[in-house]
Amino acid sequence: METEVVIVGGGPAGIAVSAGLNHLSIPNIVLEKEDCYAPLWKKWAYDRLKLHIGKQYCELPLMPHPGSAPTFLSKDEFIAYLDAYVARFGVRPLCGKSVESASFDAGRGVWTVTARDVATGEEGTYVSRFLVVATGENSEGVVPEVPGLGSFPGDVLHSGRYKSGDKYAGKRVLVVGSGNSGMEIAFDLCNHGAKTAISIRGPFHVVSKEIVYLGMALGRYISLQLVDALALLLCKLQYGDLSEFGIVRPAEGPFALKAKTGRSPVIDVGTVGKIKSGEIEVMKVVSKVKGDEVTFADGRTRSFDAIIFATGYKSMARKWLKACTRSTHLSLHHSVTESFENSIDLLPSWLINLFSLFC
Ligand SMILES: NC(=O)C1=CN([C@@H]2O[C@H](COP(=O)(O)OP(=O)(O)OC[C@H]3O[C@@H](n4cnc5c(N)ncnc54)[C@H](OP(=O)(O)O)[C@@H]3O)[C@@H](O)[C@H]2O)C=CC1
Ligand SMILES: O=C(O)C(=O)Cc1c[nH]c2ccccc12
Repeated sequence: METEVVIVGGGPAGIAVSAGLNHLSIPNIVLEKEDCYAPLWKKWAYDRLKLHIGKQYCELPLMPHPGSAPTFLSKDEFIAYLDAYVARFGVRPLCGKSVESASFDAGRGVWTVTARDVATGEEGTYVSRFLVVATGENSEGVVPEVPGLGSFPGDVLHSGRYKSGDKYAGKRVLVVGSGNSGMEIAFDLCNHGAKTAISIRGPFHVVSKEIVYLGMALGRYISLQLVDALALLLCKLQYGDLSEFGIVRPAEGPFALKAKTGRSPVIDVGTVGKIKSGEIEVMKVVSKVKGDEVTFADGRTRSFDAIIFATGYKSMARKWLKACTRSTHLSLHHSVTESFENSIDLLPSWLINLFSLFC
């Protein structure tokens, strides 16, 4: 099948690129390996999920959220927005198409993308002038190697497959990792009556969504250093020093760190209160597992019924994106920017440059 642009990934970014191209009448195909678009939202996100940042920072090009929408959208509200967006811009992702390879023929100036149909196993080929990688950073869960984990008799799952704490009432559950997923899952487990512990490794910032909202608004007018100074002052007033609970802040402020490294601060949904009250126990890094007993770096041990690894994600694009040499990258970058130069207002540069993350 031939088209102008193949977009790999039918999440919000892939949908937004397709909508922008449809708006300009540029033929495109979206390939999504799961059986629906935005599967992280529609199938996998946990039940209590709400967006951490205000609706004005979570909208796709050409379609703002209505004034009547709440500032912090729930998962279902965001899915309803995506459904309306796809309908409005005629985005029709091909679902159940798992991309196996994409290579660029510099001589012909075309990409050849092969995709396996997940239901039938049949291979299809798509040829295009442009390729957009929109598979995100969260395509596969990372579970660290832990000595003895195979001997653990209970449930072991990655946070990406966690839906709710309802089946863990009365159980002893260890959450490994204290990013936004781990901190919120620990809170959810505790609310559902699980005896919850969280394993914390490195330093991280805890902020409230109101502080982030204020910081993002002020960031348009004042420097990041000033925003951080104010945010840290508000955090100190709200949370105090959390080091006695095993939570230590990085040397750099939350907004500077986000801008420099992309790393998000933890936006507290109530977990800190439960850690302070002792309802959630903080543990060090896991050093080994033997049966249901887990040993931590400080030598403490505890028995658990389940372990949830909230240890982050990795992109899988390197597996199928072939021949992405520096020269391919440069010519691709050149042709994409050239092609989109008239639509730069419609498609923000972060979308156009998605692919450069992988090259
Ligand atoms: N409502 C929302 O908007 C939500 C947004 N998100 C976002 O989704 C993205 C993914 O978040 P998340 O799933 O939390 O992943 P992250 O990559 O953000 O966090 C992974 C966490 O796992 C820790 N970790 C990794 N390996 C180990 C280990 N061996 N032992 C102990 N800890 C370990 C890391 O610690 P260390 O810091 O030491 O590396 C880090 O705290 C982020 O951008 C996040 O902000 C997530 C949930 C909700
Ligand atoms: O909740 C997340 O995962 C975020 O990354 C939210 C976020 C986006 N931009 C920010 C800037 C400062 C602090 C949080 C965020």
